Amino acid sequence: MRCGAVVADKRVVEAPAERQEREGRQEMTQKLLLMAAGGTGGHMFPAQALAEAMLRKGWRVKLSTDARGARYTGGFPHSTEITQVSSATFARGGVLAKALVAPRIAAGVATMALDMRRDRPDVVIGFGGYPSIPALAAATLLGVPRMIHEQNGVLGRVNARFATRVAQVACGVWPTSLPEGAQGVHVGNPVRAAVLEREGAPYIPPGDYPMSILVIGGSQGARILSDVVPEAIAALPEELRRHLRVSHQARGEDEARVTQFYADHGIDAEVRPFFADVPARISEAQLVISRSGASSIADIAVIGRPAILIPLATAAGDHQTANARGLVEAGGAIRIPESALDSASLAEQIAAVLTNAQGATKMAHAALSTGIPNATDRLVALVEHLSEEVDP
Ligand SMILES: CC(=O)N[C@H]1[C@@H](OP(=O)(O)OP(=O)(O)OC[C@H]2O[C@@H](n3ccc(=O)[nH]c3=O)[C@H](O)[C@@H]2O)O[C@H](CO)[C@@H](O)[C@@H]1O
Repeated sequence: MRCGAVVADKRVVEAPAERQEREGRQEMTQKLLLMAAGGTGGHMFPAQALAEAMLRKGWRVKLSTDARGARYTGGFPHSTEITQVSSATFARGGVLAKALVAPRIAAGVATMALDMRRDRPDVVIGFGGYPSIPALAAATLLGVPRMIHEQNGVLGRVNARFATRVAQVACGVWPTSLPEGAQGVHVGNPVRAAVLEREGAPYIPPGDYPMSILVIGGSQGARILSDVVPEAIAALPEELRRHLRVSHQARGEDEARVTQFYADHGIDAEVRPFFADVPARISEAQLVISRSGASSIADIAVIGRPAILIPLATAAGDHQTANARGLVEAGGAIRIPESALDSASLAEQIAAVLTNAQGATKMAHAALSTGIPNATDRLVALVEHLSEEVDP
């Protein structure tokens, strides 16, 4: 107690200048990670997982993003220092917007370069999206150790541009097609704590009892799944259908008609625009029907459930097909290209999984064998290693 009192007294009498010097010394010994990520959940969620882990390790963490990306920062730990940077893309907008792209990026690079001179980050990591351009470009100019994390099996536009200018490309899925000279390392895609809690949860094979089907279409939902899946389920033989309980994520505008369809066909279904408890629903499912966005694939694999995957045909570089490859080749999932998707053939595939308990169990195990529950730890190890290479 006495000791505590002395320390407390000392804090009270510490002069502002002394405190500033002490805090300055602390900041100098504390390593700094600068993360750069663009405006979608797909880029921001892995960045959030890394931020949480690096803060736990005692690092300072900064995130550079733009106004669109800032909408996804609500879940980041409070001690993440978030800055908005000027950037732009040639991929959108009219002539005037395109004319402003170069000056906007240049302004962002100049700001980041000044910040980096002041802050001296130990490592810069980009997660993709055009708001990550300024930080990666400034780090390249100043020779700051840098790497990228690519969530998909095909590099996004920004990551492709920087892949050979960074020490490492940490890949969410494997194989990822990389340009010659790029150093790829398979780390996996970080998953949420609620997913990790259900890692390898025992699979209850399909049988003559209530069974669950989960239908998910990425963070926004997918119209095609609302058009085809309810009809496919309605087309199943009655002895199978009567055991089913469906959780169906539908886009807001489709929610009412999908709910009505299931009700009209006497199918027990819960339809919502987003299931916050999706890890529990994956765990309870005998079958998951899903798009093959990077995080959905990672979640299904870490928990280990049979899946029917319908990759988004318009995804850049067909990356959703590449994302599905590992799970499909291992035997954990069936892939149906959008062009071949209709309710009759989907009904056949659903019935094939749900009437073969042994086959479904094999699929669940195969899916689990591709899961990477420690993806965040692997990413942390790469960041630490990169910082030690230049600062032994
Ligand atoms: C339409 C589009 O461009 N999608 C891209 C976007 O994915 P998008 O963010 O749409 O999809 P992902 O599959 O990567 O992530 C969705 C996440 O939301 C969860 N979930 C889903 C439904 C639900 O009701 N509740 C819930 O929690 C999933 O389990 C998963 O964890 O970025 C990904 C990573 O760059 C890409 O692979 C995708 O191609």
